[in-house]
Amino acid sequence: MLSHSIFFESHKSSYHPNPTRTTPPMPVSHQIAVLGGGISGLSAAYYLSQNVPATTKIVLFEGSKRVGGWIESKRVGTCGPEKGKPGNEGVLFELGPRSLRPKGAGGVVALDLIRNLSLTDSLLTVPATAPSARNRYIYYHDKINVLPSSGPSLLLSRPPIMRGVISSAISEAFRKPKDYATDPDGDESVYAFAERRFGAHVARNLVGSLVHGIYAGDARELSLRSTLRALYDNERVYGSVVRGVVKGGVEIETFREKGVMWRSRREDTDFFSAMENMSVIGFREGMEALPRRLREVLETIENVEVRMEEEVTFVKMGQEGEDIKVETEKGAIHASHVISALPAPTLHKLLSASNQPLPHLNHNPYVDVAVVNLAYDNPKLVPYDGFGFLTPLTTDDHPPANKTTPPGTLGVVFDSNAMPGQEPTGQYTKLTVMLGGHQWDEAFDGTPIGAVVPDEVLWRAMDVVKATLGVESPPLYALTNLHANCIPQYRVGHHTRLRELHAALQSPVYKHRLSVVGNSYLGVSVPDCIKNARALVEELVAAGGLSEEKARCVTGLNRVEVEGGEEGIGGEAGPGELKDSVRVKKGQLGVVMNG
Ligand SMILES: C=Cc1c2[nH]c(c1C)Cc1[nH]c(c(CCC(=O)O)c1C)Cc1[nH]c(c(C)c1CCC(=O)O)Cc1[nH]c(c(C)c1C=C)C2
Repeated sequence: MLSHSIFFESHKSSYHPNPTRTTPPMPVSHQIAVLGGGISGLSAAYYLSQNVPATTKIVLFEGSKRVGGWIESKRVGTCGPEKGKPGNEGVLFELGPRSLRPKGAGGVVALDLIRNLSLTDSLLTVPATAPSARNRYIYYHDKINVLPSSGPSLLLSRPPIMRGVISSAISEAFRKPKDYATDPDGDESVYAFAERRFGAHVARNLVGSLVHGIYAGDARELSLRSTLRALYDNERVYGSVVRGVVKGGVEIETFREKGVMWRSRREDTDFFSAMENMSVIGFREGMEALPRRLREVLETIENVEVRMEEEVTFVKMGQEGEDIKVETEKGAIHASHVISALPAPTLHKLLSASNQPLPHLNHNPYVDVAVVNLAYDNPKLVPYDGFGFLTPLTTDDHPPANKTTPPGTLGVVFDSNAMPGQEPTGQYTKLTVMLGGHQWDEAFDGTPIGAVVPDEVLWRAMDVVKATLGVESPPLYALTNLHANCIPQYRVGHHTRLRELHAALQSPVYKHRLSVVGNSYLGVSVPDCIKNARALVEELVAAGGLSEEKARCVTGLNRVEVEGGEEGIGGEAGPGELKDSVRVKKGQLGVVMNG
């Protein structure tokens, strides 16, 4: 039986609100508007609620009935005869992001938030040593190719996709680096970089696949500097990616982030140490547990108002020193500061409507992705223990890597392997087929997303699992979702455009009154979104950005002032810049932070 019917169990809160926040209402001195109830907007509102006085009111506007944006988790069907009862909850499907990487500053900030929201009990963890974390697959030459997970496995087994890769890596270590002195921005496409350093095979098949898994995008279109930053940094600092990796790589954390990480770890050393050994983490009730809990918590806080189903229709900046008018179809408020966590093109529309446009908000395209979740009642349907497979990039100048995959196949996630524990009885194989992205037209013969028939997408997904995994049996449950404009594609030159946007946000019209956050700017992952929301709020508070005495203009993009360029790596802050925004080289801070 194929089922599109959905059983949904809402999460029961065990969060106990901070009693100091539920005391009698305070007179309102300022009003801050947060636009958008995705993970960035919710996090920004949450960090504001923890950092501003109770006399500052925080109003979050969300246009839809639910929060979380495209983080969405749904249970379908029932796992047993007693629907909805413990042990009978049904199969959990993730429609968007399905896990978090607990690494780096973003990972630590996300974990810290999870702790503060009392969500640790519902965490699921996958150790870095688990086969599902170590085994990465690429579908190449019509076969699953297992990528080597260690030096010895590289020597012992060489799948077709790895042929020639060792010699490419050796040559890369001796290849002359690009002259960043004559090209200070130094950006190029991910593909151009990979081809220049490692050759076309690596660029198309390894790097092209990786870009499918993160951006559902085309490596030829995406900015190296803004997407795969570590590669860019290694060439710049060490002259080679391989030499950089051997030497431990360039750390990308800023002083501020180092400090945040250190303080969080100090709060609960055991928890953070345990999490450092994890490859990914998720939630028993799915990723949506996080935005749902954020909303629950925000709704208990006296000076926070979460306005659901209230889409912002107009934002009008006043004269210098005046409040901003935020209009919805239900009314208007005046705010002393607005944090936009909306997609950049949506903010562009709002500001253009009031004739106050900002540059570049509309520059990057967003891809559409079809996500098909499938559950089979055979728990051992797929003979692989890994997180799933990705497909290489197809280019016109080369025959496709695969002949049998339906066009537009980006990859398949083996969910029941990658994140076990979401069904108490665990008798299912869960797969998610991802189609479209930058190959939408190939996948659906040029039919725009609004006109594509979900049932046809489901048949296409079933063709994919048949062709690649030999799965012919029909799924017990299936859920098809067509996500329009879901992942922004940071085009080459993104960083330079962000600098210009940052400068424009400091012009008199916007200065101190509008900041931006969200996946349109400084990273698309969930931890990046949380980290950037926290940094924005902390910088606003530290700079007095929310009071009359403002020391520094905080736009949400301040990181671009010091990132990159010679000054960005191990350098000093420029005049007027916060010292703790400077990026550091690995090792430099060890004494300060470990002491
Ligand atoms: C639903 C489609 C998505 C695709 N990419 C993303 C989504 C939500 C966003 C995304 N995916 C990953 C990252 C990097 C996270 C990080 O390193 O911090 C981002 C921002 C990685 C990733 N991709 C897939 C999984 C299961 C993961 C996380 C686990 C891991 O890295 O080991 C699967 C996957 N995502 C997409 C495709 C086409 C795909 C295919 C198998 C697009």
